[in-house]
Amino acid sequence: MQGVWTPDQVRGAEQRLFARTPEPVVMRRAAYAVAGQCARALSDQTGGVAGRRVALLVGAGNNGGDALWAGAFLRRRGVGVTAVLLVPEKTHAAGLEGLRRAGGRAVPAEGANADTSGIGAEASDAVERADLVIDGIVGLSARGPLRPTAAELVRRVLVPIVAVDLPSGVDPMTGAVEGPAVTADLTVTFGGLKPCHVLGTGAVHSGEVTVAGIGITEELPAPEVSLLDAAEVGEEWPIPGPADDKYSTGVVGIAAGSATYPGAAVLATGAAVQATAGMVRYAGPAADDVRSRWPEVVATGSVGDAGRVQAWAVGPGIGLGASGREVLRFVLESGRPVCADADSITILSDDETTWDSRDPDAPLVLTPHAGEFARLAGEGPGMDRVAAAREVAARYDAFLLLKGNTTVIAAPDGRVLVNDARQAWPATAGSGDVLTGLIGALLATGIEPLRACGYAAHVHSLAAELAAHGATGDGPRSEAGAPIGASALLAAVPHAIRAVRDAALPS
Ligand SMILES: NC(=O)C1=CN([C@@H]2O[C@H](COP(=O)(O)OP(=O)(O)OC[C@H]3O[C@@H](n4cnc5c(N)ncnc54)[C@H](O)[C@@H]3O)[C@@H](O)[C@H]2O)[C@@H](O)CC1
Ligand SMILES: [K+]
Repeated sequence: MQGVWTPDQVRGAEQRLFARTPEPVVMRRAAYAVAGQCARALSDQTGGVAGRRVALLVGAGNNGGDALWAGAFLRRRGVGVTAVLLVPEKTHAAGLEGLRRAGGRAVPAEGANADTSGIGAEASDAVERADLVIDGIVGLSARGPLRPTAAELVRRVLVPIVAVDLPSGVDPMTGAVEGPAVTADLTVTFGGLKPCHVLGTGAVHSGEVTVAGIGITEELPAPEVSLLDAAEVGEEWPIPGPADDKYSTGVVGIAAGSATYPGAAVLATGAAVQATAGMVRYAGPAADDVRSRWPEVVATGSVGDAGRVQAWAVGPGIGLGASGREVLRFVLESGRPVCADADSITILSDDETTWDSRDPDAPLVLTPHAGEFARLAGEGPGMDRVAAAREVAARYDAFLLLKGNTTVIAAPDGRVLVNDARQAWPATAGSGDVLTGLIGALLATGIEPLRACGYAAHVHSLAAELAAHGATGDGPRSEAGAPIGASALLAAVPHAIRAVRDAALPS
């Protein structure tokens, strides 16, 4: 897992670092790392470094200072560097001096011979003739979208952009993008990842992210959030050992589906069948459909007849009527870990008394999408999805998995895991039913609920990606991909598990 640190945590770490290393030294380390990545990008893209042109977009703070020093380093490697100053009177003085000493030039963004957008001719020329642009507009102190002049300059860039620390216009804490923002090909950040690099649209705007240590990493406290990675999921994914049997690898009960919605039962049960070697019991009105699709499942008509299980997954397609409510109460009273999804979240939202059935010692996982979250919490998750998930997890003493392009999973004790899918292939009907089955199966193995949710979310998004790109069948693989249904996602689950397990093999 990779740590993710808030801007405040990073600022605190910087202050501790400055106590032993002067700030200008730290800034030049940061800039040197940026220059190195830019040289690599120039070389990849144009076949060389010397003689190429780089434009720096320079804002009012230290982020602009980093860009100016990076420009100075590139200038020494024979690159033609022009800094476009967005707020000339507030430009980082030492950085500007460093660039000029190295032979770089600086022009105001709103200079002479301005066009109708107010952009000066020299600034316009610098951006349009560059082979690469460095975004030093704003960094950790960013608030809100790009201002109009910066937005207009960014709009004119047709070459790769390397963002210093984070893509400007993206909220550092939440990854929200509420107006014009830089879309970087590469982001060079310092010390460790920040929320904007892994959350929602911010992750997309960040492009490839590389972390330069520059001495800050050692000063960082425990991360506020952790990002799942394939190798860890693969290492921890439960597989049967020599002493295992069908009971010891976990028995999961699936309470899903109805006569009207048998598909939810088939999808959730199928996910559980494929997730682990453990046994799967199904209880509900879709028992015949489940049996005919998954003969290995022990299916009964009601939760009361299901027999012993180590965890329950409940909700998809059970309906909001009396029978659905009874099923949910039975499962919550069972004393087993429960993953409650879909209709069960709606029931819990509209009927306070359902909570009374809950065994307070058994872990509860809730897996809402934004609409279900709003029902449960009284308002939508808003821009700060980490804070929203954390608050509701604590309020209900539950593990809360907030669905979305970036899945955020919060434990009641405040720990947060993020799965950055970076693509929207799982956004299809029935996909949530598959996730519920995966979580239930992992809970039944005894894996801690926060991790069970994280591992399930990771395999789920990877399965969608593999299916969308045709990476699971005999046909040709596609770079671009095509939309998939939940059945294709479900069929790709074993491929995704194999892929994460392979990622965990020693290289
Ligand atoms: N503190 C340090 O010494 C270090 C900081 N580093 C760099 O310094 C950056 C942080 O620098 P600062 O705290 O000076 O601030 P920034 O450079 O992030 O922002 C400067 C100023 O821009 C303005 N601003 C905010 N949002 C804006 C927007 N949307 N459009 C235009 N202007 C906006 C604000 O007045 C803000 O104070 C980091 O992101 C990193 O790049 C690195 O050099 C490493 C060491
Ligand atoms: K930036």
